[in-house]
Amino acid sequence: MVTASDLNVSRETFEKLELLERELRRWQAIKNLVGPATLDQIWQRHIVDSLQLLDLAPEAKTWLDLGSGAGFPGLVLAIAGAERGLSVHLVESNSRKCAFLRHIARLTGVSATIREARLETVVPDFLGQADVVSARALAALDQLLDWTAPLLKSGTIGLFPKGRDAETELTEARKKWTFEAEILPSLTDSEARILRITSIESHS
Ligand SMILES: C[S@@+](CC[C@H](N)C(=O)[O-])C[C@H]1O[C@@H](n2cnc3c(N)ncnc32)[C@H](O)[C@@H]1O
Repeated sequence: MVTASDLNVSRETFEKLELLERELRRWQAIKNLVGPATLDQIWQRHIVDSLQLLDLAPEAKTWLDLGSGAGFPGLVLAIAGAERGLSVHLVESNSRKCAFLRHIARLTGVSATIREARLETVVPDFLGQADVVSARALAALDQLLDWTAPLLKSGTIGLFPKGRDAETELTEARKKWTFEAEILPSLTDSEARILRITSIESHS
């Protein structure tokens, strides 16, 4: 069983993450919010996997999470980052998932802004505003860069969790973009990687 000290979070934060887990199980039965195969490992596959991003941008104050789904990583970061004043903006086009995000934000009282919209319409609002942009399981890296390049060019850090295809996605994205990428290990999956992208320029 996972404990607050395993995760290095306060008791209060841990209780909010437990609430997220409980409500996700309850909603999943009727709303099918996450892949059913991941339900056995909600902590490992979703909560801890999301939480690890927080330490990769410890100075961030404003965080934009795209395609947040049932709140991974954005809602977990809003819960865990609340004590240090982190403000998280979650963008999700699916109304069922947005209803769940609003429900958890209300129950936990965390500072999360939920935008029910297509990310293409929201990203421009964050030019010069977001310290970090994240997206998990949303699209391949070259597509993520197409969407977020204006932010990354203006100093936002991109944090993109990736599976075992991270290197292939990097190679593909480098055909169009020049950028700096740190390839970081994932704490929850030895084959997964987290890409930390900065300093992007288009070739053309
Ligand atoms: C595979 S899910 C991943 C959800 C979550 N990030 C996770 O890792 O569990 C992708 C999510 O992105 C949302 N999405 C896809 N395209 C989008 C777009 N253009 N704008 C906003 N949300 C989008 C989908 O509705 C879906 O919830």
